[in-house]
Amino acid sequence: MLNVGTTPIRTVHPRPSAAVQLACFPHAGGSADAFTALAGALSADVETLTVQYPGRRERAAHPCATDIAALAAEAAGHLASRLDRPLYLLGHSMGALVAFETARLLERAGAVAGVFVSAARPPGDDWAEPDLDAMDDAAVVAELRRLGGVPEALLAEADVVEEILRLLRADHRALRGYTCPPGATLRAPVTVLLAGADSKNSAEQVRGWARHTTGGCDTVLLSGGHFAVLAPGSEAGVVLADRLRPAPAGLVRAIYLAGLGGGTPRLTTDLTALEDLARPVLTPDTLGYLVGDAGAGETGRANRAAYNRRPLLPRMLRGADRRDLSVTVLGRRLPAPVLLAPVAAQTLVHPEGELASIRGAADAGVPFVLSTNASYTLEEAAAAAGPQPRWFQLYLPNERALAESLVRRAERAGYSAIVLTVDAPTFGYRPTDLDRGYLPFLHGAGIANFTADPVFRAGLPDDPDDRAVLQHWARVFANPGLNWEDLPWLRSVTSLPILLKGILHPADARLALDQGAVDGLIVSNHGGRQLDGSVAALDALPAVRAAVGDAVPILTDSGIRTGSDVLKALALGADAVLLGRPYLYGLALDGRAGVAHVLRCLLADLDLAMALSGCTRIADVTADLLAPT
Ligand SMILES: Cc1cc2nc3c(=O)[nH]c(=O)nc-3n(C[C@H](O)[C@H](O)[C@H](O)COP(=O)(O)O)c2cc1C
Repeated sequence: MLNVGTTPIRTVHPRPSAAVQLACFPHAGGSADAFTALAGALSADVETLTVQYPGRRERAAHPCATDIAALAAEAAGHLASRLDRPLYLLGHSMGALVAFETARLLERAGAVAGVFVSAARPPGDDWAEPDLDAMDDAAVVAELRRLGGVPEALLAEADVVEEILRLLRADHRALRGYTCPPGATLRAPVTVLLAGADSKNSAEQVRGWARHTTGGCDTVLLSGGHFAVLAPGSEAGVVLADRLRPAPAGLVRAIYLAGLGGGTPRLTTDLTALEDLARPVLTPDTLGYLVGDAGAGETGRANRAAYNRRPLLPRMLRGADRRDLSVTVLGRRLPAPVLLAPVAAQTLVHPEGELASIRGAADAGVPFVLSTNASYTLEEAAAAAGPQPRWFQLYLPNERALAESLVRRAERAGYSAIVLTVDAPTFGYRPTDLDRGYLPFLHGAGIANFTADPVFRAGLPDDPDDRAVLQHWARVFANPGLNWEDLPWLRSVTSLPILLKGILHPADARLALDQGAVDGLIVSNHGGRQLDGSVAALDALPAVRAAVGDAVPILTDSGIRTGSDVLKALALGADAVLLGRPYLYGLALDGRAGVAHVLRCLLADLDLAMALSGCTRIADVTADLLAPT
């Protein structure tokens, strides 16, 4: 540790070039060491600072503070010089009040990136804390045991207990004497971390934090008790690692800095150039399958043309120095409005196939949608996944028992939504594949979810050879009769949200909603691979949005290649987008790192596009960001 002395701020792992900083404020009776486990769970992009209140450890010679305001003033005085990089504050229990007051002071000088409050009621509410000075030592120790924050071995040592009680009583006096100034509010967003088994705080009791910020407030539920955030291996580490992800545009700064030493990115940052780079590393069959559009390629070209036809009309002078790209879709917060589209048979492109894509997506903090026709099973894919949500794309087989089995497996493996693809009841007319007589699935690629499925296997003859397996797959896979009556059935077998992928017509969007079976729509033409001559997905989007209003989230894909494209899709009514081929090119060229690179570039481009058009939040991206056409 550095800086040990009279200053309150400790640097757990000095990382002066880290993109973000997190300052942690301990609970009553606690010390800066409380956050050691949590700091270890954060990435090299985060510099963790801990606050040592006076009166303890190496600051034992300093009298304990008598009020929260004094603790906050001291911390703010030392943190104010650190506002040049994004600074987040995290306070646990009483530390939440200190963090809150510190953030209020810091916001007089600059911006605090965000505040995390753990196991703590809102500042204006009654904390119902007992008067520890009126309780005898045994009663206070019993309370400590009940909350579980101090290891039993320490509670057996009389001098340790004496010290803990001294600090706890002093801190409690400060806590009980705290009064929240009327109307005290932060500009920074507040994230409430609440453990389900915290005997001191309930969801109801922490709800009021929302009144204390104008920057947005959300609650993340953790397992464990009052001290869950501090426990080794805590889920809080995952939550924070996700939330403290450096701003995507930091990639640009990192590239230029590396350039000073002669370094350049391994892959181009121009996502429109990736296809040409990937061509030489793919077999002709794979190249045809991956790149090929249906028919004469009109829809494929229309997808790009639709984006090109809609110029942005950016706003200036809006102070968009800090951007929040996060969105909430189906009740889950996503770090950015981007997901990986389901793409079949990815081992054709790279031996690690979907597993590399999923890991690359996790590296970039992007959720993925796994294809029914993946090369690895949905269970294997789930095991490779990070904390981001994962969705399962379903091609509804023509046997309902098999369909139900796939859905149940997806539920068990932690997929949080079913994406029913409706624009491919049969394969489109794809000359690139037809001319080579090549359909990957008939070569055994992309059928792992079937061959691992008990219902599918039950339909095979004894000792099946490859041919028998493929014949059975071909029998159950094609479902040209897919229709609206399948939807209530699907609804009846799963409680997971269902999104329809491939909706273009507003009447279909309305029908989907009228059925009451659908939780979201994906406006897509399969990247121009199904019905050639059909409308560009972007052109279909506004009417679909108009048809359903805000009733359900709408996502879109097909032709998205740049950050500006994402802005345009959002401006026309999408809540989020899916990226298709570009990440496959990244996968082909550099495996997991290639996928992460593609996503990081897209997010950096989006982040900068927001900065350059005056948007600080995704909600700022509205239709008036587009030039009238
Ligand atoms: C090679 C390839 C395979 C695909 N496989 C699937 C699939 O299994 N399921 C599905 O719903 N969509 C599939 N898609 C469509 C994508 O999910 C997505 O809609 C499309 O790629 C988006 O367009 P873009 O490639 O222009 O970004 C596939 C697309 C490609 C290029």
